[in-house]
Amino acid sequence: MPQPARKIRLDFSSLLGPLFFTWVVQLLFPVILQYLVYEKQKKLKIMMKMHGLKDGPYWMISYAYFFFLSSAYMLFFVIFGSIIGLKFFTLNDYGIQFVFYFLYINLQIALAFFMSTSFYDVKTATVVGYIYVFGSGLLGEFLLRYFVEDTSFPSGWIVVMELVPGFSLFRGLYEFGQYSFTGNYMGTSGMQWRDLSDGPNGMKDVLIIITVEWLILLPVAYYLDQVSSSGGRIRKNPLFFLQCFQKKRRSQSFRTPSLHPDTSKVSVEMERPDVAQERGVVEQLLLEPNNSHAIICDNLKKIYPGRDGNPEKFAVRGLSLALPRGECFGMLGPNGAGKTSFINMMIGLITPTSGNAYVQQLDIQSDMNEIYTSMGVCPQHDLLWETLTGREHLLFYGRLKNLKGAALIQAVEESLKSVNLFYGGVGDKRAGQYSGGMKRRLSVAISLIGDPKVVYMDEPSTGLDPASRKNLWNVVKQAKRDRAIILTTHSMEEAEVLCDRLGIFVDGNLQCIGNPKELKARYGGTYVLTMTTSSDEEEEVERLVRRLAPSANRIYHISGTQKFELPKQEVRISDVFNAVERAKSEFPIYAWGLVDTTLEDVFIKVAKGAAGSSDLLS
Ligand SMILES: Nc1ncnc2c1ncn2[C@@H]1O[C@H](COP(=O)(O)OP(=O)(O)OP(=O)(O)O)[C@@H](O)[C@H]1O
Repeated sequence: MPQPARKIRLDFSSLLGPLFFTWVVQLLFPVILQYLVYEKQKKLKIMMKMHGLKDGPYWMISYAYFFFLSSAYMLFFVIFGSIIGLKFFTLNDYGIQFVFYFLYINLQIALAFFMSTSFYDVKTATVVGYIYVFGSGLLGEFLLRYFVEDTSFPSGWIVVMELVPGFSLFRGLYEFGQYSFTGNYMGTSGMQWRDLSDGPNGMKDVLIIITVEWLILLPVAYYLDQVSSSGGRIRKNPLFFLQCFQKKRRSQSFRTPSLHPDTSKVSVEMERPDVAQERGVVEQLLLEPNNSHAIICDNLKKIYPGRDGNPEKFAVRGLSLALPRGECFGMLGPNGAGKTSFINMMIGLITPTSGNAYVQQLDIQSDMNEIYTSMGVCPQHDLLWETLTGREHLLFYGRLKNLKGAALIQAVEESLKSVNLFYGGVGDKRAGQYSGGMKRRLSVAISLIGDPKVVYMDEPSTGLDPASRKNLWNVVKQAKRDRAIILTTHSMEEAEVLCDRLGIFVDGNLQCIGNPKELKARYGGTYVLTMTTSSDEEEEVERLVRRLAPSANRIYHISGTQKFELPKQEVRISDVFNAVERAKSEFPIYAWGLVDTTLEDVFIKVAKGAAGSSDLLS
């Protein structure tokens, strides 16, 4: 009997859905991966950590953010598909769709965290992320689908394939597509809860696999993140989780003198009295701790292992230093002296090879998380988000330091004003648009926000114009009143203006320590007389100088210009002036000058002396 004509109902979403939707759902994966690796590559993660953000909250905040983003994306995906009437969405039970997408986005976030532990470069991570998205979709369509539809293929192998998250997503979407296609064709509904027990329906297996994988992958990713050193911070012991069960022990004194025998191969050198005295202060403070000192370094050493046939490098050779509150300590030293290595140990970026340090009586090797809550860092290279404004940076770091509400707003405004980023709306521009100097000033402001008790500044004024540098000095001078600051610099002027005490480092050794005046008196002890005459009068000038100071030392002479060091105990400034005035009537003097020893002279003297016969400063 002839049948009445029937309209063929073909729903393309059900046919093409699995491949197309696998790509659409996974598109957020490379975005999340890129975000995570970006924070690691730019060292923003460690910067946040150094300002008090612990690993747990960092993971929770990041996870919650990605979950919110993914949920909004998936909600839009399902609602939009339903509104335009795609049977793929409208015929299948919304409850199953909700559970499936909910579980999958969680697995996807966990997978991104997991994969981010093995990348340190954003570009590589992004490329791998997109290859994974498109590859898993295509392989799902042309391989997994083929096996699923081949009834002779062992189902156990299909489950194994579905362990790849992209395949489990494909399989789930494939099942939705099958049910909606049949439902549409037959005029019935798509997948319902009761259908999960259907033999060929792989959705139940997929839901179990996704749940189990999510619950395993997330803690594994956290573990790998803790034990890997990528991101530039110290890697934890593989058994770090066992430490939670160990009771923290705090003794009355930090240590007894014999607990840390010096076993390194560094040869014993005669220590200068000032350095030996500082070591004595440290010994005393370790035995009888008190609150007066914010930082105590106890024979801190850093040796980098030899690589590519190069010998090991002694970057810091047993530094003992005690820093009271309210002091700004300046570290001077030629390039490669070990200043940054010392700061990196103090801020938890690298582990000391031996020795230890205590910040606010907390151990840098075991209590770094607590130390971070009262520490500020201005690193050698600016660690900023290109897309955040200066104000947003300060708001963020201020919140990390527990500032809230009006106090936070006020601190941020004051901070922006203090580093000259307030007026003209500069603070509301993105950091990516800042000049080098503006970035540097923002880094200094970040290091000081939230009243940290200990601040490390690694060459804070690098790249600043003279006016900005003076302004920055005022900021640091204000800041040092109630906190300890360690500052490295190559500017002697800066060191002299800002630092209460200075230490000159050469080749990992502290060569001298004291306030700038003391150092000049101790290592200078001379006036420098410069005089320019004609070349014929050079001997005459030398005779004049020898009459003034018999043990004067000629340090420089070229075509009539000569420079002499005159020991302070042998001359009086007035005698020099009188002698030069008399000499002017005997032979022409084109120019002359008498200056006290500068810090620069001290620096060069100490560094040259320490370098000895090596060619460090030749
Ligand atoms: N990761 C590393 N591996 C091996 N050697 C290193 C490493 N980092 C630094 N060094 C070496 O340790 C020494 C001290 O370096 P460091 O960066 O601490 O010096 P610095 O005083 O801060 O120098 P600058 O003034 O140029 O910043 C240098 O000889 C350097 O080459």
